[in-house]
Amino acid sequence: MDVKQFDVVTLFPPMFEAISQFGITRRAGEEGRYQLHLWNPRDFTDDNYRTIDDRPYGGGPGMVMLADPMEKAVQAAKQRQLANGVEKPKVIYMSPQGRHLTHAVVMELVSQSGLIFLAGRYEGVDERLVRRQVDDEISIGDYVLSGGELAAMVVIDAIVRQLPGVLGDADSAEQDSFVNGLLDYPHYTRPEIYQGEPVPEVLMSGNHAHIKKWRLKQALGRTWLRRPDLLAARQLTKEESGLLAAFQADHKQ
Ligand SMILES: NC(=O)c1ccc(NCc2cccc(O)c2)nc1
Repeated sequence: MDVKQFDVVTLFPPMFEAISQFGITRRAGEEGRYQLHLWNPRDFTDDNYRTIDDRPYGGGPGMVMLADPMEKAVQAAKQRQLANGVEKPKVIYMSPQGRHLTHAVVMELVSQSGLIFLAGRYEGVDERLVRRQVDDEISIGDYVLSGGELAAMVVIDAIVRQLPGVLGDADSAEQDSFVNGLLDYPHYTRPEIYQGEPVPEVLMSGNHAHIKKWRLKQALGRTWLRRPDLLAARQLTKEESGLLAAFQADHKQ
């Protein structure tokens, strides 16, 4: 199994403890499924003040990140990836101007052996750095964050979960929403009656065929109610069409 190589250019390396120190992404890192290396552009400055940003040409609010320290950090990341066997490291810039992150985009990135993420702060980075170094620009949604770090962590987390064997029970990756193009079904655990509300009977029946059917019906129904756009994009089997019709009939009453 090859080791995924992730590098991030960021002014705040400690933020990435959110994925390297907790849960599934921590364990996957400890098991050597991926390596995460952080590069701070401040370490690539050559002035005493370690300057990494400046005012925008053309005026306007905020600051822009200087191209040179970022480029040197990207070069260092590329060197590390090449030294770790990555043929062609792909540079991804996290920004609201990028293409939307979807499950399909995640799966595209899963197939890459090495990714270098640029996490911008302020108003972003000098466009010449983007043109010279960026292969792909990705957005996690139509909103502005204080920096690209959280966006980069979202992408890395989504990729790591899809690495074979990372999720203990392989099925749970399969049943994740969006893998089968539908939203997830509702989940229940102890107690059997919570605040007077019971768990749906079918889930207590032990009849695995019925349970599977009920879960598919719920997934179809939820997708119909909450994300009709996903449903429109998905071919339904005869069985699925029947289950959805039954859900819709129940919903009407
Ligand atoms: N939706 C996103 O993926 C996203 C990504 C980054 C970000 N902030 C840093 C930044 C970076 C570049 C330009 C810029 O305007 C702001 N905010 C939201």
